[in-house]
Amino acid sequence: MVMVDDHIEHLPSEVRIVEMGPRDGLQNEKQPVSTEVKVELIKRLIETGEKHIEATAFVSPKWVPQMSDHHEMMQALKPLKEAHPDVTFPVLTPNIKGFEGALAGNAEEVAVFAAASEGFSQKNINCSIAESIERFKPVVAEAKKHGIKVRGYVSCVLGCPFDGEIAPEQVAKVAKDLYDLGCYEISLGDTIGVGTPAKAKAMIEAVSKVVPVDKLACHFHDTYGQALANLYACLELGVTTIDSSVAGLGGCPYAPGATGNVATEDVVYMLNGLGIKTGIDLDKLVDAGVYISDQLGRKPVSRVANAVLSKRK
Ligand SMILES: CC(C)(COP(=O)([O-])OP(=O)([O-])OC[C@H]1O[C@@H](n2cnc3c(N)ncnc32)[C@H](O)[C@@H]1OP(=O)([O-])[O-])[C@@H](O)C(=O)NCCC(=O)NCCSC(=O)C[C@@](C)(O)CC(=O)[O-]
Repeated sequence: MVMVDDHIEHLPSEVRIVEMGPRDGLQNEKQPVSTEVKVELIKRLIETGEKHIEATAFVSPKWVPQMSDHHEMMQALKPLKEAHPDVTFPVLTPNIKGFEGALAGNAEEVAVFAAASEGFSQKNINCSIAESIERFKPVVAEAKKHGIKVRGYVSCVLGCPFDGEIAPEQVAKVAKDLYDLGCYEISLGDTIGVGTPAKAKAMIEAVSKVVPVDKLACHFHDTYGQALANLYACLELGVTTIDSSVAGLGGCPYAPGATGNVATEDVVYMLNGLGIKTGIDLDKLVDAGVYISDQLGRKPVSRVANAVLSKRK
């Protein structure tokens, strides 16, 4: 059993984890992953104490085949929602068609996703940044009508595979556009995991001038092994929401070379060591990561998970 250590004064006392495994984690898997396996993963994640689990994406099945079972996923989540009313299952909705699917599936939270770079916006959602904001307007308006919360993502906040360096002010502009639109939280994605702590800090400083820092989330991929260091830098600035993926699953189909999100196990271990509460049981989380990794035929991409597993032996 890993204990939570003494809390360090200038850091938050609690962090909200938004689990990306079933969506960001699996969207790029080339081998088919059945709805049954995805739902079993979600059940196991709930058992760890996770409360926010992004479940699927209402995107084009031609663009992202792995998410094409979105309707089946929503059906399968209904009994889980009834059994665990305190757990939310956000889903991605890039346009009104996606929103209509999410609404039919009784989603209580959706997410729109923009980018800080024109190159990534075109490759990922086939439109410019400005066009994407226009597409999101009816999604947010409809969501409001139905009492559905909307989260906003900004991708490529620390670098773009197509456009290179991204100015913090450009990230701030897109984040503000999404916040002004009505997104309750803005998740800032280092989609290709190229950031370093000073860059992450400069980006959060710029964005928090236009969106309150308690409305920001960090969504860092771990391609260059910098995600924990970057997260620590952002915690020092007051960020209290972190997106992560069990077993370090994932990668974006439209971000060449990007690996998975920072592993939830690694984040929880670091936060435990800092005395920051997450409500997540690390041992059960390692087990959930082993479950999905076994299904995919590989080891978890989490240093912490592998350390815990070898200690158990
Ligand atoms: C956005 C679109 C749909 C635009 O795609 P498009 O081709 O420009 O859209 P369209 O309106 O011209 O429609 C073309 C076809 O797609 C269908 N369509 C249209 N909309 C939908 C929908 N919602 N659901 C299902 N089908 C849809 C539509 O019905 C039509 O079907 P057809 O007549 O050819 O049979 C497309 O580009 C797409 O699906 N892209 C996938 C984007 C994606 O899922 N990327 C990965 C997630 S984002 C991410 O991972 C980053 C993040 C969030 O994690 C943060 C980070 O790490 O940075």
